[in-house]
Amino acid sequence: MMKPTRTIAALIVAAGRGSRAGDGLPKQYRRVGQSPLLAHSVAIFAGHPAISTVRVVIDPADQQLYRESVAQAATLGAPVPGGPTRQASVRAGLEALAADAPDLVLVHDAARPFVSFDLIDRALAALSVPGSLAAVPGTALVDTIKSVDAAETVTGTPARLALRAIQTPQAFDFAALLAAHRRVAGEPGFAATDDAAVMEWAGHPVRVFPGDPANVKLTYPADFAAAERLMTRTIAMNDVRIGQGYDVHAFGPGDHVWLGGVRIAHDRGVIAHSDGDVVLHALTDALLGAIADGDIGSHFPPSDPQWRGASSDRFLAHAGALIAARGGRIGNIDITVVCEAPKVGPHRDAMRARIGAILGLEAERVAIKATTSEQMGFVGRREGLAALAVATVRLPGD
Ligand SMILES: Nc1ccn([C@@H]2O[C@H](COP(=O)(O)OP(=O)(O)OP(=O)(O)O)[C@@H](O)[C@H]2O)c(=O)n1
Ligand SMILES: C[C@](O)(CO)[C@H](O)COP(=O)(O)O
Repeated sequence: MMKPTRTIAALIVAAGRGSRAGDGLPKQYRRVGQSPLLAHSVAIFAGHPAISTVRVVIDPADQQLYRESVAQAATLGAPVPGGPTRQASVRAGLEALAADAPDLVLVHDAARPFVSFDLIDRALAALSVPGSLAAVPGTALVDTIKSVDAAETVTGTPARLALRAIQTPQAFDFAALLAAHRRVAGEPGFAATDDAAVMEWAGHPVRVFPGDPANVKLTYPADFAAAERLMTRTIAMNDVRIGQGYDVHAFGPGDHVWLGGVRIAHDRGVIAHSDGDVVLHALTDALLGAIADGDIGSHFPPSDPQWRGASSDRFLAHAGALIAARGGRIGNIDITVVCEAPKVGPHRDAMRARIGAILGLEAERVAIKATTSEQMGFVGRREGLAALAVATVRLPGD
């Protein structure tokens, strides 16, 4: 996994109408597998530890659909109103990011739900080559390509070896891409089908790195049927894993604690490197345990200053994205909070909803229980609090 030395934003464009995808909802809001199309990409980018900001560009008419489709809607920045073309939508997204400009930006089509951590890492690695301002994923072509005229008569056969099919996410130096988009917007008749073309127009070299044949763009109705089959293979999973996690923090000075992503007023705080949310920490470990992928400390080392005071949402979203990246699904979550105070009951439903929102999971799959320690031990002496979590995860079978 790449370490972020520069700030990285992801811009997901989802303002199209999906006219080629046939009747029904705009394609990014149609369900594919267990979630709307857009939710798949948002979960992957939001869970990638190198990415600090995820912004989504939508059609203003789709606000309600967006809120219903994207579990993380409340934690991401407000969706950006898009434009009449993909190019205009990307430009609008870049302008929205400019207020707090990242160093790098990854531009991705919502219509490509099979994007992976590996592909994102490859994009960032390609862009980290000194002097590189643009890097795009490309795959070699297997079919012979012909150019044709209006009557569908062949006019030429370009040499296939030198051609690549270009995908997203496309990675750019943010300032260079924004400047190129601003300049090209004044060029009448220029219509780019991707952002690399805008950089090419501005005279910047664009590097191609290996794309992923699985990272298809859903464009026509048949693409949805094929994607559904792939996701259904994922859902018909028979490899059930169980993970468990435990976390404890000592009370310290303060006036609140974070539990299950909810801020709860209390006469003590907790001593912690991050926000000290024992519920989200125990749950993150349970999810990582279920896929045998280390623990929270190996993914987010306490020695790394970037996680000081970090919201534990990030850790949990990352564990969720790792499961999604393996084609897995969380079955259910069962958490026990052990403390004499604060009282957990009044916050139970808010915690279940918050965890569900971070993981893109129905709240009914999340159980929160609480117990005291009957005044025994460190919890009983009110020196700290603890949480235990169990989670089931289904992975694709052979
Ligand atoms: N005005 C537009 C047009 C497209 N897109 C986004 O750009 C991506 C790639 O575009 P495409 O697959 O062509 O989507 P649509 O424009 O929705 O499809 P169609 O051309 O069939 O209408 C999609 O995620 C789409 O939502 C956008 O944000 N704004
Ligand atoms: C950006 C893109 O996905 C790269 O292959 C593609 O150009 C989008 O084209 P569309 O016509 O907007 O689908």
